[in-house]
Amino acid sequence: MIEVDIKGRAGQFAVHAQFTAPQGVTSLFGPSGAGKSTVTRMIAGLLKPEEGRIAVNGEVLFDSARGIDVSVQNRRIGHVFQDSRLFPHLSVKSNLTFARWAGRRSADRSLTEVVELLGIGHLLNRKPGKLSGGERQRVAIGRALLSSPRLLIMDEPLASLDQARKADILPYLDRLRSETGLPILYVSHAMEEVARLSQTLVILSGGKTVASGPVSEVLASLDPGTDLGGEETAALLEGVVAHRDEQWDLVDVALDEGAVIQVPGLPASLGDRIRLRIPARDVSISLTRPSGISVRNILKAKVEALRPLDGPYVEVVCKIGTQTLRSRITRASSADLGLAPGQCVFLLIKSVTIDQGRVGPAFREI
Ligand SMILES: Nc1ncnc2c1ncn2[C@@H]1O[C@H](COP(=O)(O)OP(=O)(O)OP(=O)(O)O)[C@@H](O)[C@H]1O
Repeated sequence: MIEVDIKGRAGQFAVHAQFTAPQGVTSLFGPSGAGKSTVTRMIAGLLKPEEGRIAVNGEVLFDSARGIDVSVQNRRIGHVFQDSRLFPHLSVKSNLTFARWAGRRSADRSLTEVVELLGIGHLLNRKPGKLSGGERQRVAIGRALLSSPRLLIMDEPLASLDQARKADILPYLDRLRSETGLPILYVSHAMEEVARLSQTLVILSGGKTVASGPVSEVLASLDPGTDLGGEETAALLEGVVAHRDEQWDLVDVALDEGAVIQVPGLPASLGDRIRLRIPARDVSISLTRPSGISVRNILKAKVEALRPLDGPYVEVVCKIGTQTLRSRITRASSADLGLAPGQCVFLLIKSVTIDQGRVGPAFREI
């Protein structure tokens, strides 16, 4: 559990961050200059807040009212940066073990466990210069884990990697989350990563927390365009793999309300809980159930709200049972259909838009 309620400054820039996050990955998301690094520096003890409180798993790291300000070393926070910051003259193995003796603590996890978790056994004798960007990041994560952190801060850890390297490393981050139980604060610009990995989402804008809570709830409640700094809005749906059609390579994902979404080419097994990210622009609306069209995913839903966007668009927020989907259509279409809150509609999602890049394992509550 991470508890943060701090006010402070970096130069003239004022920060007021306020959020509570349970186990798992908490993403700090916001446009460039929103204050993400400033907040993480305050949590790590590199920059002192003017007032407030920071606690991790009940251990108070900073409390201005009680005069508590734990030193950087004693905060036990592992940091993974965009550039791996490995020692170039040391082997991978020495980079990994250096953290342990530098911290002078017996590690919570053995070198063998960490090497296995991150799949870096074959790299131990190499120098960082002989690794790919993704491999370097996995070693940097291993080094942070071996310092026995109580919290891992990952500051844009995938930002310098190309799409293929990102895809390689994401499964390791899934394992890190599910197998270590370590709270992780994940800073990212990339909504796809955030939606896939996190349990809790904190949106920062102008140094302030504008939204925080379970990731699907925050995504569902966001004001498009403003909170996300122009990032395309999307909804997260969670469901269970209920059927595999080997002939057409399609997987049925059952949502809890009996609705089913078909996903092509998904390497998931029956019973897996997965998360689908569906951008608002990929969802269109019909007043009646259409037939004779190629779109396979047609879901019955109820309009909850209409939110005007900049320009000719409107976002239609819809409910499928308890889950939320968002559709971005033109205001002209909305007027033609006479859309209004409470109305029953059919949402059309093109199967091909739900690709593997948008699918992540659903977070299991611990
Ligand atoms: N030491 C400092 N002195 C003065 N201003 C600072 C300092 N550090 C950060 N700032 C300012 O604070 C604001 C927030 O910066 P910060 O690096 O926290 O944003 P960010 O959300 O992490 O951005 P990015 O995604 O681009 O890394 C910026 O306007 C920045 O110029």
